[in-house]
Amino acid sequence: MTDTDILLTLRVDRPANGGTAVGRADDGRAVFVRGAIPGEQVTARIVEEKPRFLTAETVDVLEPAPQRIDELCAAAAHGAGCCDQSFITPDHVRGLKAEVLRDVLGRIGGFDAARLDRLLPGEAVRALDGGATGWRILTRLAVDADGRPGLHERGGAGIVTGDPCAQNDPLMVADLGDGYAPGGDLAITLDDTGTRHIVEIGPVPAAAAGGGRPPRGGPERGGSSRGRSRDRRAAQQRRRHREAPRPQRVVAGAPTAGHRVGARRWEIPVAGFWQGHRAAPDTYAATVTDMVRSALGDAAPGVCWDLYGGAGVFAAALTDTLAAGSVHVVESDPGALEAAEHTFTTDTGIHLHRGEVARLIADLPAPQVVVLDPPRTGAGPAVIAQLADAAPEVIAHVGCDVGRFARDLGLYGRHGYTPQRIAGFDAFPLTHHLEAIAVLVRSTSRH
Ligand SMILES: C[S@@+](CC[C@H](N)C(=O)[O-])C[C@H]1O[C@@H](n2cnc3c(N)ncnc32)[C@H](O)[C@@H]1O
Repeated sequence: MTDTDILLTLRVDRPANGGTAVGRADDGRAVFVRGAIPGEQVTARIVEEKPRFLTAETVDVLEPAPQRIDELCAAAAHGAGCCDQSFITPDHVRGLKAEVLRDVLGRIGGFDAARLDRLLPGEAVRALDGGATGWRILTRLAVDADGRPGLHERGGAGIVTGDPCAQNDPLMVADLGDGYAPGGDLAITLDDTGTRHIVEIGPVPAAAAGGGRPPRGGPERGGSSRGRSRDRRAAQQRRRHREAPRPQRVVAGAPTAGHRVGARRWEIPVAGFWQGHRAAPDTYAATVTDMVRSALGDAAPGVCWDLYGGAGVFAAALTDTLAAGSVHVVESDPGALEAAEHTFTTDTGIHLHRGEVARLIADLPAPQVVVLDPPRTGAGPAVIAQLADAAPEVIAHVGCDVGRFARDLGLYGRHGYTPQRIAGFDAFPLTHHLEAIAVLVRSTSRH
């Protein structure tokens, strides 16, 4: 970051991936402006300057858009990095996400406009049940130097305390108090009965921390070899930080929380992975099974894979809704698999495999259907090449980073897989994030 005092006055005219609005500088370079709504004229401070583009932060709104509102999130209004779109009406944010999804699928995925009209019929990004606020039932708070829980500051290393984030179900964060271990985290979940569970996770041991909290955010784009080696060091530090063993203490409730999807129930570690939006697991499970059914016809699928399967939500849906012959779940997190083992004790058709997807799938029986729900980094070229070698008839791909999702869809195309349908979900209201699901079928043509 260069962080300058230089101000620009410009009109922004379209949304970009990452929650910014794009305008043009006098020299023709694109300017990605945070805190602005397409259509507005703003004064913005340049934060970063690159040969081909600039990033900037709105400091004054000269002509506000009709969709500009008082911030819905008090924490974001005080500098927290949680709700970067809380100054825009939630319906309009959803419309902007739909534009971004189409744009990114076109630019990165390589799909033309006519194709996108067919793949994304109707509303490209749909709302989940519930409103734009209070939808989150699972969160992670950071603990500041005075032992108070709060949210990471937007673009900085500080922690914003005292103001609630509007995403949270208020029950989750009421009366948390203080006195927690500085530098640690609080994992908080509401279970399916509305009971709150809180687990304190101690700070990262000094040896793994490498001097405090890890650098936030991803690597910079492009840059010098010095910049790249700094990015590599930062990435290594983030990995060490993430993987370091940390002490846990139950503050309220239990170390696991019950979550229900359809007729199944899981006991998930409070500090483990579960979808943040209370309506997300049911919505995604129903979408994936609908998509697979429409691609396969009414025949029950034979062998299925549920990759990056967590506790096996999709394995359960494939079994219960589509009567799949067998499902192989691959997941690296032992806590998620322990939860899966309990839920699937009597399911002889569901097989659990602990480890890395890239390492394990070569030894699984050939699949007819693959469902995969990778982390934000997406599946990437190596795993997609392995999947194509396994030659399933149908692939259902779930992605929470729209850029990586589009890249992965483009990669499938090179291996002879064609998307039949894509659905976007506004699973993170008040933010620029969205979830997308695509179903692809094997074909010989390329897009
Ligand atoms: C986005 S979550 C999806 C979980 C699950 N499908 C669900 O909806 O609950 C991604 C999961 O992938 C797991 N994971 C991440 N990298 C992995 C890898 N290389 N191999 C296997 N599992 C991985 C994580 O532990 C996490 O549970």
